[in-house]
Amino acid sequence: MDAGLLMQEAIKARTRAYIPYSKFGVGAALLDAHGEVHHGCNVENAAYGPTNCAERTALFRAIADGHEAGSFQAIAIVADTEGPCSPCGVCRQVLVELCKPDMKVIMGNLKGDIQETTVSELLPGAFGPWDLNKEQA
Ligand SMILES: O=c1ccn([C@H]2C[C@H](O)[C@@H](CO)O2)c(=O)[nH]1
Repeated sequence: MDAGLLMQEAIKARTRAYIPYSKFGVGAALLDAHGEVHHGCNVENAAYGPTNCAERTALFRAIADGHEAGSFQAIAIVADTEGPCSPCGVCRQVLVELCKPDMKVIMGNLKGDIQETTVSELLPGAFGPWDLNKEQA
């Protein structure tokens, strides 16, 4: 599946965003190793802090459905932003945890701007699983 098609899936996912507070909808589409797409949207909360971003919704759904960390091919992210929508710091950390460093991250907006990057480019020098339990690594 190419970047444009995965972005279309992210646009679909965005329509399901639960955004009573920010009114800012974000969609994500995660492509697994078998070519299946896992959709995510942001889900907000009256206490604000428990809000889950679209990217993490898609990643956590896929993990909960039995897909292995590091097995994903790409993720597309979209919002109604001026330029391509860039993942927040928390989502970057979760991407580092659950995706390969060279996994493709496709950022877009509703105007059709698209920019491609990778997990490691989004969070260089990250703290990751490799920093823990050194003797077990
Ligand atoms: O990459 C991002 C950035 C923000 N949000 C959500 C969190 C919140 O619901 C709203 C405004 O920050 O957008 C995402 O889902 N993904």
